[in-house]
Amino acid sequence: MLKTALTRFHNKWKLYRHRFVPWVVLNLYKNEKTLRQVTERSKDKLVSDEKVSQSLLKLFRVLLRSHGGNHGEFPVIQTQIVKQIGKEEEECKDNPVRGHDAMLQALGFCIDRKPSTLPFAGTGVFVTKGFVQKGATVAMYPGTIYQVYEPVLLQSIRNPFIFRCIDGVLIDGNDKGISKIVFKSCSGRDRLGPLMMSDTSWLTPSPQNPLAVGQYVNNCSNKWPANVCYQEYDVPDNFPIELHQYLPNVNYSQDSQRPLRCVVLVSLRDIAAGEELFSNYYTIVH
Ligand SMILES: C[S@@+](CC[C@H](N)C(=O)[O-])C[C@H]1O[C@@H](n2cnc3c(N)ncnc32)[C@H](O)[C@@H]1O
Repeated sequence: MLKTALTRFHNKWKLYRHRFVPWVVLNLYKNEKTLRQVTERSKDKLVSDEKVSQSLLKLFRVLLRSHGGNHGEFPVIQTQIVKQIGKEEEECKDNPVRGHDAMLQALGFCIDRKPSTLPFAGTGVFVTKGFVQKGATVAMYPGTIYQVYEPVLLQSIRNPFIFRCIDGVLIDGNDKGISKIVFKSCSGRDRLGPLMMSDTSWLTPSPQNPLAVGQYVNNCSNKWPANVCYQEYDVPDNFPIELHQYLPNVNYSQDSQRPLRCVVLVSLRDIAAGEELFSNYYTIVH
């Protein structure tokens, strides 16, 4: 009988994706009504990768302009960037924008971390200004990317920020302790001269890419249904090199042959200012 129960649990467990271990294990049966179900892996994407790219590029370009295309001691790249941005760069010098202003300007809304509306749920993420339209890229899940075969045991101990992608790739979005050290070390390792290939500022209270707070989005409940969902996004080869500095993800392994994995949170409906974002920590793939 025990064997049958274990087999049933194992079969059900195999269907779950996007798992935050160990919280999900303890809460597996509490929010059955809010489970997200998809019929095929490919159908898990709510919007196309192109649409996600467009949103990220729009925001990152505004951020780059607001930082004055400043890459310190790398004048060649700086010159190229200034050329590429051209006239817009000139306009921006008169009207510099930072972080949240950039988000409002590029995407039409702002998000930020605040104490959750749910009791005992710690910090949550809220829309603080503007309006989020259905299908928008609302946040990014930052962290170190571990392929299925890479060891994550030490980093995962008592770590509620380990996110599991549909294909088993793990993202460690913890901004403290060993996870923080690992991210910074991998990010420093991957820089191209003075040009950063990832953003470490999500580890601080004020990330320069304000979307990079998706690891603080709480799980929905029966009372508060999900208004955002996770979606994998592999950074395309043609993603402008000077904009990689705003990507809040880095590969654990230097010689990973796969494109950089990011995870974005996409809105399931229109979301107004003042609302907290809730995702579904469980996705069932049939
Ligand atoms: C990925 S973290 C989310 C950020 C977290 N709220 C914090 O302040 O660190 C996941 C953890 O958030 C908490 N959490 C998420 N959704 C919750 C909910 N609906 N009710 C209570 N706690 C929740 C649980 O402690 C869970 O382990």
